[in-house]
Parts: sequence; C-alpha cells; structure tokens
Amino acid sequence: MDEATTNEAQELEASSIRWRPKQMAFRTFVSKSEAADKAQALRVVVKRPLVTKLTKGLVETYQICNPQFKYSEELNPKRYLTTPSTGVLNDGYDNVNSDLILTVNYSLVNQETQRRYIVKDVLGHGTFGQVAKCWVPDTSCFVAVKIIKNQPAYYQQALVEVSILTTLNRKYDPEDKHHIVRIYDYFVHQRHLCICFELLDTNLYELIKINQFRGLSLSIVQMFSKQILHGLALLKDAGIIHCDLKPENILLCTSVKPAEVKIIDFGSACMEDRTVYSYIQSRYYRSPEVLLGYQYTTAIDMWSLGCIVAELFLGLPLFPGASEFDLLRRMIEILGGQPPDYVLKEAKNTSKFFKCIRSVHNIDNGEICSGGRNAYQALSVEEYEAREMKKPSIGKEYFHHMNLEAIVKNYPYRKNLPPEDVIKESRIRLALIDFLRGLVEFDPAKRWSPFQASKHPFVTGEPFTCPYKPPSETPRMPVAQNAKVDHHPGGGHWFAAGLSPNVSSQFFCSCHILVLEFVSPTNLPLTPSVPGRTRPHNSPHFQVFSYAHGNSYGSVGSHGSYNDGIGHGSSYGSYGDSNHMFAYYSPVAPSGMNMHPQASMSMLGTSPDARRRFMHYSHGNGLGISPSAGNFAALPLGTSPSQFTPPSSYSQVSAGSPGHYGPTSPARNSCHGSPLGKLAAATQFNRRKSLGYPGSCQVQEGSSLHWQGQINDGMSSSQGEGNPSVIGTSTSHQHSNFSSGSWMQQQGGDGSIHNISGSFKPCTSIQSGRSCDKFEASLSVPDPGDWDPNYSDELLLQEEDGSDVGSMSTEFSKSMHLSSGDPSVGLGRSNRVSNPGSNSSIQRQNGPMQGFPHAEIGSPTSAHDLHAGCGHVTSKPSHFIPHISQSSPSRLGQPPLNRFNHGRSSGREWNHIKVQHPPASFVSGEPHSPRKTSLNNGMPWGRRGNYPVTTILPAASRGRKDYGRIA
Ligand SMILES: Nc1ncnc2c1ncn2[C@@H]1O[C@H](COP(=O)(O)OP(=O)(O)OP(=O)(O)O)[C@@H](O)[C@H]1O
Repeated sequence: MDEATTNEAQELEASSIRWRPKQMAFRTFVSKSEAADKAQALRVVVKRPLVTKLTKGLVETYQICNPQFKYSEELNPKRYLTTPSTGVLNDGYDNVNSDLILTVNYSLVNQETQRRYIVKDVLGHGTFGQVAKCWVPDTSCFVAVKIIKNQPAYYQQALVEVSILTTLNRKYDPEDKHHIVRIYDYFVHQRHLCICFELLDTNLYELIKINQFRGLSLSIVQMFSKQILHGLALLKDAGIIHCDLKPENILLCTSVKPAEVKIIDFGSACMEDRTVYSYIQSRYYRSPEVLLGYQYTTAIDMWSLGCIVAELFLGLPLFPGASEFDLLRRMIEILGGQPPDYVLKEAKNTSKFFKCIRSVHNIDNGEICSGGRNAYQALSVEEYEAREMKKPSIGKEYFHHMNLEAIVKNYPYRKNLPPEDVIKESRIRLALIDFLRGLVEFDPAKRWSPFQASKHPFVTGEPFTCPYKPPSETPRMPVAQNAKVDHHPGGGHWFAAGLSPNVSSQFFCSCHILVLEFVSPTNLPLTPSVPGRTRPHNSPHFQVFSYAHGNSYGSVGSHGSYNDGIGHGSSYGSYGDSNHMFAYYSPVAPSGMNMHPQASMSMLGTSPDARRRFMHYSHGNGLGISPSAGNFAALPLGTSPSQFTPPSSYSQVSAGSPGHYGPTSPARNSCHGSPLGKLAAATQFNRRKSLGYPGSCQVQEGSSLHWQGQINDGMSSSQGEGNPSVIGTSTSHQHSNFSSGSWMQQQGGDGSIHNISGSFKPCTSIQSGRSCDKFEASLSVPDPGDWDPNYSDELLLQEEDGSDVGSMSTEFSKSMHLSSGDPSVGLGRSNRVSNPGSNSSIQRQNGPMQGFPHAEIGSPTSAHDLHAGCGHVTSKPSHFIPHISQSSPSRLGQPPLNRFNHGRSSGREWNHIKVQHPPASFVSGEPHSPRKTSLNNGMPWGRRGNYPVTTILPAASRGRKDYGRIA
C-alpha cells in the first residue's frame, strides 16, 4: 500500500468516525419511564440537525464526500454591496459615483491603529456615500462606518460632521445622555474618509413604513419627542443647528430598553452664528424662514421637530410639499396663518411667494401692520405662474382643506378602542395639537425652544387643561465661553468646519484625534499614539507640501474652500480661554488641534507652523480668535456643501438627475442645494416614483469657490483677517492643491482626468405624474406610491404577490403595536381613513394602540433632564450595546441580505480609537441575541414576536434586484 493510499484510508477512517448515518430503523424498545430514568442519568447531548450539519458544516461534508476537496476563502465569489460595482475610478477601487466598491468581508483599515473594519452589509446610502455595517475583530463588535465618496467636497464636508460630532460627544455630552449618535473613529482608506459610528437601528421613516404608514401610538410619539428634544436642547446649548432633521436622521438605538432614538447625520450642521448657507433642510421639514431666505437659528430644527412629531402621529408628512410653493401653500392652509410681516419684509425670497398689499414701513420686529392685517399676501397658483413663468408643482392633498386641529382630531382612532380610552386619547390629542402649534409656529421668535417644548404637558405627560404658556427661556449656560472667531467670506467648508486644508498637507494617515478639551475629567486622554509622530501623509485630496505659514490665520483648522483656486491660508479651529481650550477635531491632522508632543499642556495645533503662528498673530490673527475678547467663540462649523445658496451670478449646476432621487425622504428631492448633490445620491438605488419634485434644484457647483456674503460679526481685531485679499496670500496655499481644477480624481483605465466640477450634471425637473391628483375626501387614502420615494408598481406587485412577506410584515406590525394597524389590512396600502365625521366613527383602523395614559413608557428620559445641560450631567453607565443582527435600511431600501449576529467585544479597550472609546458595556462579553432589539424589549408597543425590526424589510427594500449580486 503506498503512502497516498494509506493517507486516504486514514482520512476515510477519520471521517467515518466523525459522521456516519445512524441505524434508526430498529432499536430496543424502552418504556417511557425507563427512558426518563435514563435521561436523567445521561448527559444532555445537543444534536445538530442534519440540515445544519450539511449547511454549516458544508466544507466538512464536502470533504467527507471528496477527501481531495480543499476549501479556500480566496476562491469565493465576491458579493458586491455597492452598485454599480464596476471599478472605473481610483484605480478601480471606486465606481462611477466615486463610491468605494464594497464587497462582503471587505476590510477597511485604519492604517495608524491597524484596526480593521470588516464590511458585512450596507446599512444605507446618503448624499455623502455609503454606510456599512462592519465587524471590528479587535473589539468583537459591530459598528457603522460611513464611507465618504472620493471627492474633495464630500471629503471636506464629512470633516465637518466629524468635527461637530466629536465636539458634541466629547464636550457637550460626554456621558451620552442626549440622544446624539456617538462617533468612534475616522480614517482614510483608499482615498475615502471613513467615519465610524456606533451602530444604530432602523430610522423613524422606516419605522413608519414598517408600520404601513400608519401613525405610531401617542405614547411612542411622546417618548420620541422627549428624547429628540433632549438632543435639540444640547444642540442649542452648543449653538449648533442640525439643518437636516427628519425621520430618516433619527435612528432607534439597538437593544436599548425602553426604546431610545438618536439623532444622526451632522453633515449639514452649522454653528448658529455662522449660518452660511440658505438652501438647507429637507423640503418637508423646511422651516418658513429658510424657505423664505430669512436669517435662521436653532429654531429651524424645532420646526422640523414639529413636522416629525406630526408625521409620527399621522404616518404621513404634515407638509409634503412637491415644491417650495406647494410647501408654503400647505403650511398656510394647515396652520391658518403666514409668516410675520417683519420676516417677510426682510426675507430674500418673499417676492417669489408673496405680494405686498399694504405699506411695510411701519413693520418692526414682531409687529404686524396696523389693524392687525398682514402687509403681504401669498400668491395664488395663477399669480405664481404668471410671475415665475412656470406652473408650481402641487402634490396630492392628504389633508384637504383641513387645519391642524381637524387633521389631528379626525385622525382615525384605533378600531375597537373602548369609549373611555377614546376620550382619554382625544384629550391627549388636544395636548398634541397645542404642542405642535408651539413648534410649527411661523414666527421663529415665538417658536418654542427645546427647553420650553420639553415642559409641555404632551411631553411631560401631565394633564393638559388649557393652552400651554411656556416658561421664559432660561439663559443659555454655555459649557465653555464662546470664542468669537472672525468669519471670512472667503471661507468655505474648511473654514466653516474649523478645519484646515493647509494642515491636511501634514496629514497623518490615520487622522489623529485633536482634542484640546478639558471640560470634564471623564474626558478621554488625547491619543497617546499621536505625539511624536512626524511622518506626514497625504490627505487623499490634498497634497503634502511644505508648510509655510504666510498670512494664515490660526493654526487650528483653516478656512477656505478647497475649491477656491486661491487657496486661502487662513485657519480657524479652536476656541477656548486660558482655562479651557476647545478645539474641533481635524482628521487632517496635526495642525488641527493636536497636542504639542513635548508640552504638558495642549497647544493649538501640533504643527510647528501653527505654534509659530500662534505667536505671530497675537492680535487675533493667529488663531482666528481675538485675544482681546478673552472669550472664545465656537467655530463656524459650516454646513453642507449641499447647502450652498449660489449667488445669482454664478453658474448653476443642478444636482440630481431625472428619475433618480436622493435616498431618503421625498423632501430630499429638493436637492437642498447641493452641488455634491443629490446628484451623488442619484443612483439606481434611488428609484422613486411620482414624487413632487421641485424641478429647479439649482445649485451651484462653484459656490464653495466663491462663497461670499457672510458678515463679520466677530472681533474687530480679527476682522482684518476677514479680508479675502489677506487670506488669499497664504504662502502655503501657493503650494496647495485645493482648487477644484487641480484636484484630480484618479481614474482607472484610460487615466483621463476628471475634476470635480466636471462631474456635475444638470438637474432636470421632474413632473410628478400623480402629484396633481386631487382627492375628494378631506382625508384621502394615502397611497405610498404618491410620496414614498421607493414605491413603485413593481413593488406593489411584489407586495401583493409576496403574501408571505406581507403576512410577516403584518404580523410584525401587529406584534409591535406601533400603531393601530389592523392586521387584517395586510401589507402596503394602509392608513385608510374612515369618515372623519364623528369621533366615534373615526377609528384608526387596525391593531391595538397604546393608550397614552397607559403607556409603559418607562423612564427612558426621566434622567435626561433637558436642563441637565452641558457639564451638569450626572454619570450613568454608558449604554452602548452592540448592534443586533439587523441593519437599518434607509429609504433606499436595503435588500434582506445576510444579517449578522455579533458578539460583544472580547474585553479589549478601544485604546486607539481617537474619537471616542466605547463605554465599558460595549466591550463586555457574550454574543448578543439578535432578538434583543430595541423593539422587542418590552416596549409599550408590545410584543414583537420574533421579528426584529429590520428583518422585515419594507416593501421597497425588496425591490432592489441588483443588490448584493454574486460576481
Ligand atoms: N450609526 C448608524 N447606524 C446604523 N445605520 C446608520 C448609521 N448612520 C447612518 N445609517 C444609515 O445610513 C443612512 C445614511 O446615513 P447618513 O444620513 O448619515 O448619510 P448621508 O450621506 O449624510 O445622508 P444624507 O443624504 O441624508 O445627507 C441613514 O439613513 C441610516 O439608515
């Protein structure tokens, strides 16, 4: 017998020991009692069913069948998560949309820490790129990694998100009590900025969708309102405006009991005193002042909150405007008023929507024209058409000729609700109406602040007896004294973000944490790995050049859009006083806000240049702060490139393409001014049907190039720095490579060069095929096809055919008790409204509804006193819990790809994570049950059967056929 044969025999022998068919047909009879006795004496042997053996142990099975069989992971076909998956840019790493082509098990690597993020799924897409669910082997946990498109504008703007979130997390909410998503890490991988967040669950839009567009129970609406208010209170304290609050940007936390939500997507946020862009907010949630082009504050987020709260209750957007004209028209009709004259007098866009019918001379702030009559009157459709030379898009009416009160009061009650509960709920509805009135208030000055709103009986659960009189707003208690940073009109995103393109030249590949923050002893130490490093790396988009401090402002971040051909050398980025130094984080590194390697104290910037500049510009030039002020203001963090409002003289580039929409809400279609655009998000993922579309979507590609118009409101000593001619002389920028023209996208294949501006395409207006349909009923039957971005007849067919999924969904919805959904209604077309004539006849069809008074809301937020405020928070164990085995499909609709269980970490610390160390609970132990979702944990909406939220994908999610294909 030769050696091979011997081996084969041995292998065969071994395999036959491992597994062989059992002789089950005949065996000795054993009585039940005997069997029981025996069983007690025996060990428990867990048998794996045959199917499991054959599938989980597939390789083993193959080897039994064919001992020659060898398994090699490399030979596995790739499962693509990104579409299109053809690599055409960046040496084949990126697709035509500049998205990194992801496959299952693709590794994203933070070069500095060598931490690997193994991609398991895609959670969503947005304007800025893809969000992937990743496994971190180091810590044995899942995280969400936002992989930013490989284009400078996206890259820069993503830095704003990093900067703002890091500041919010560490400085304002170190104990994670304010319902703001946590950021853990950021790094550059294959020229893509990757931002690592805590993994969250479904967003509220998806939740509503899962609930078949029926409203959620009042108790849940109340609970979420309270939590979002906590977040907004924090933002207000920090002087930060979110600018894109909407259901898609509020995500459920995983496995938190009772349910919690968190606010995400700070990519559009800006500082309150640096409201640079006027085309902001997603359309349905856009405040009147933004729409009208009036100055805005954190109050715009309160308006959005009002819209969100109403939508949570109704299951439908309150103002689903198909265009800005339509939006305003709906506001006026539903709220029964209009923006105050003082706003209209000043706003830039008033003439687009209003005509002046009286003298406006006597209008002062807050005062209405004599006699209480408005000086302005909204244009009719015909007048608008005559003025604008085009018909305005008008969407379908869901709440035809109804005001807010009628809409809420007449919303169907749950079927079979006992009369006493109907009475109780009707009282709570009155409270809700009053609450909403305070939020969707036309006058921004009268709109309630988060603090005021949080004391409303609807939120507190106290009996509502009469219209609420809000307490006067308590004076703001900043955590730190604000720095006044000079604002420079030449500034772009970098400026706005307090980040410096200059410093990116000294980019350390893995983006040090640049924290100079000494607010709380609980703050994490500065990254230990940073000091002493001198090896510069290129930013993916900004070349290394020898740093010359020239006329630069500060060292800490700099302003100046990358698009700016001049390349401003000015920097901003930190603020603080002698006791506190607050700095935003610059992934582009050392000059951002780093520690002096040798110093025992933090310094502004680690770049030697930065430090020198600090000395040189002691009169306020150095750091973009005014020494004379003593105090330092928060940086202008800027907003999204998607929010440029182009000066009219600039070229108009529209974002978006016909038939392709942004990934999330219909409101997204407004493009909100992004030169990055919804264009970028316009992929085949984003099919949307019959949406009102504003059409014009005109945004300016070059707006970051030539952005202008911000008034210096900072310190006089800094104002000189605001002179573009000064900043334009930055020596460093002479070497820099920030202009759009000079930035080059690496191109696979032919090597041709695309600059960013070249990649924008004109936007075509979309006329909604259905948008002008009128419904007779005052509350028409909402058809998701009319406004659901992902709805299509194709999907409808799938829904109707897919009874299995439909029934699952129904069952899921039923078990969630999210609303009053009638299980019998089945999947899809729902929210049918019975005649709203009488209260008793108005039953929200379907399912059990949690009566507000009975809701076991628990006390998720009781400890979160809104005025616990910054720096006053009491310590509580952090509640980070690894993500469950679901992902959170966005409106793009994620296909039901593999969901992964995950375990907790092995106990290793996240020592190298720059931004935030996950709390202790994050790294503790055992595998996590996929069933322990935020929704099956005894929430008032009830039992969840065995369906975790995202295992039941919304209809649209199932419509993606080309997703996750096998190569
Ligand atoms: N931390 C997270 N955990 C789970 N899912 C997430 C997380 N962050 C984002 N997502 C998912 O990815 C989607 C897109 O994320 P995000 O809104 O941050 O991207 P964006 O590019 O800024 O989008 P937008 O187009 O709204 O600006 C979200 O709607 C959500 O479904």
